Amino acid sequence: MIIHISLVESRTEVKSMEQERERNGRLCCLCSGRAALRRPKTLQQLCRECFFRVFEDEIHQVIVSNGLFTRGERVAIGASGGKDSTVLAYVLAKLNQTHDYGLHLFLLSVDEGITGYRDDSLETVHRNQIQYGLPLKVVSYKDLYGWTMDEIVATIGKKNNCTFCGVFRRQALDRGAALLKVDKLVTGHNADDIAETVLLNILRGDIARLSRCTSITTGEDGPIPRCKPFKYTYEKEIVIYPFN
Ligand SMILES: Nc1ncnc2c1ncn2[C@@H]1O[C@H](COP(=O)(O)OP(=O)(O)OP(=O)(O)O)[C@@H](O)[C@H]1O
Repeated sequence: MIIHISLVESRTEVKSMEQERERNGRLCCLCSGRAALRRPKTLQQLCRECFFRVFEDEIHQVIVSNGLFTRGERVAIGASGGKDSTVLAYVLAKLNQTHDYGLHLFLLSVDEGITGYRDDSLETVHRNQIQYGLPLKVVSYKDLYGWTMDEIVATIGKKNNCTFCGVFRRQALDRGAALLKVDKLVTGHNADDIAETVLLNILRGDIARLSRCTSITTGEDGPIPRCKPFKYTYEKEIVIYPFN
């Protein structure tokens, strides 16, 4: 399995998993083969094959039990080139084949125009396009709004530009999804991201957002519903998955 991820820290985490693997010669609790890791979510000792299987099966169950997709739908995967959306693209393409969901999958990337950041991760997305055989659409702030994020920062300064960027990206994903004529957009938000958002909304006292932020599908009343198939997936497991 080849999954390119641009995050260096993932390797450090994987190294410590490998050291742990060497320390214990335990058996996989599912097949009694040699355990390769302790699963962060359940603390079970598992071999590689069983870890892959339970990781993918859980995501499949989430998709089926929440009725995330309907056969024949066009689905865009928000692909930032980061670890979550890269693993999501790989797993979704695999599940679409093995479980015959009948989905038409696309990669959709937003180029914010941040030199030294998004240009690097877009290279990862271009590689994923080839490896996973998924069509890629890149929409840029420059084309959509006439400004790159670098130009915006040069004009307004460094204060508050994360807010601008977040709003623009959200809109850019909607515009890209409309260009691709997709029925749904999926993002790589994971369980840790959602926990973070819950805490943030509690601290801000934002009750309206708090009640919305844990939904697996949002925007059903808008033009393009958004889903989070990794809602129950731990970030640590997303990091481990491509390296095993
Ligand atoms: N530039 C982008 N283009 C397309 N989708 C994006 C972009 N930035 C974020 N997303 C989507 O939103 C999700 C959450 O955004 P976040 O800012 O946490 O991403 P990230 O940390 O850059 O990368 P990742 O979540 O893929 O590891 C991503 O998983 C991805 O699906």
